Amino acid sequence: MPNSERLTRDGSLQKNQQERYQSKQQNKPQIVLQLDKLNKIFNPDTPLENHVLHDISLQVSRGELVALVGTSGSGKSTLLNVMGLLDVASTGELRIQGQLIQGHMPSGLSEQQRTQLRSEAIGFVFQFHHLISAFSVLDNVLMPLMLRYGKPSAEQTAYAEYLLNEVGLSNFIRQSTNRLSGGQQQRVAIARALVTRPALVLADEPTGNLDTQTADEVFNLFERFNVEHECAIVIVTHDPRLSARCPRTIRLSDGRVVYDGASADLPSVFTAGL
Ligand SMILES: Nc1ncnc2c1ncn2[C@@H]1O[C@H](COP(=O)(O)OP(=O)(O)OP(=O)(O)O)[C@@H](O)[C@H]1O
Repeated sequence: MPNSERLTRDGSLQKNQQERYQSKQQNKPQIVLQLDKLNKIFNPDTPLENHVLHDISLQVSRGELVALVGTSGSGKSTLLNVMGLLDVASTGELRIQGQLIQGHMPSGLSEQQRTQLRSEAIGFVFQFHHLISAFSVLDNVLMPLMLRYGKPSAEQTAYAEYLLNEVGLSNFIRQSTNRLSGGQQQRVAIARALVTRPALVLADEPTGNLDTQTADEVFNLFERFNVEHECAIVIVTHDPRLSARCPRTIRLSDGRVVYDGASADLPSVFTAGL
């Protein structure tokens, strides 16, 4: 753990006040994600060719909370997968923290470099959380670190426990995940997404199979971590109540960005049938 961050006795994390102040003072929007004229064509040059994303250009800065909305089939998951380096765009440029991942460069990133960058910079939360029921709650959260470094350090374990405490699961740390409710499992998935301290968290319908109250509680966690960890979060959601709680909304229609701005200003014609 860096010197500036200390676990307090109650398990919460304190950042050096001066550093917090300085980072607020600098206050420069730090671009975490940048897409320039990005296109995705599935099965190109075949009878099954499907041009799904069209000239997508956008930026997401540190600390932003963004809803990605649009009707079914508009390309949200495809875009999220490209942003998260789970899929490759057909044309256009993609930068993560200023680093050109895809585009015009002498030699593109190798698969290994992409995997490393993905595990360092990006956390994922999916509707179906893909937890491993044979492992404890704590080991599920530690999984991204174990895959990267092998046996987690005491410091990494303490941070995972801190996150589980923050999502209200400190009493479940040693239990198997299959004894948890859907909402609790999604909380584990959120802690797992944050354990590598990613600059960017991508969530694909993370509340999609939760009841309204549980969805609100899970969304509260995204809001809190967005502020406290200053990570950028992009959430795909069909729930207009939740997208309204994100300061910014990007709306796709047939693979094109048709709105990118303040959620409060989203024309009502777009809020119907999210
Ligand atoms: N691997 C693939 N091969 C071919 N076409 C695909 C593939 N993945 C997605 N598509 C197509 O891309 C389009 C966009 O799909 P995508 O899943 O991104 O939409 P979505 O907005 O996330 O939809 P939903 O809200 O229903 O999840 C759809 O027409 C889909 O059939």
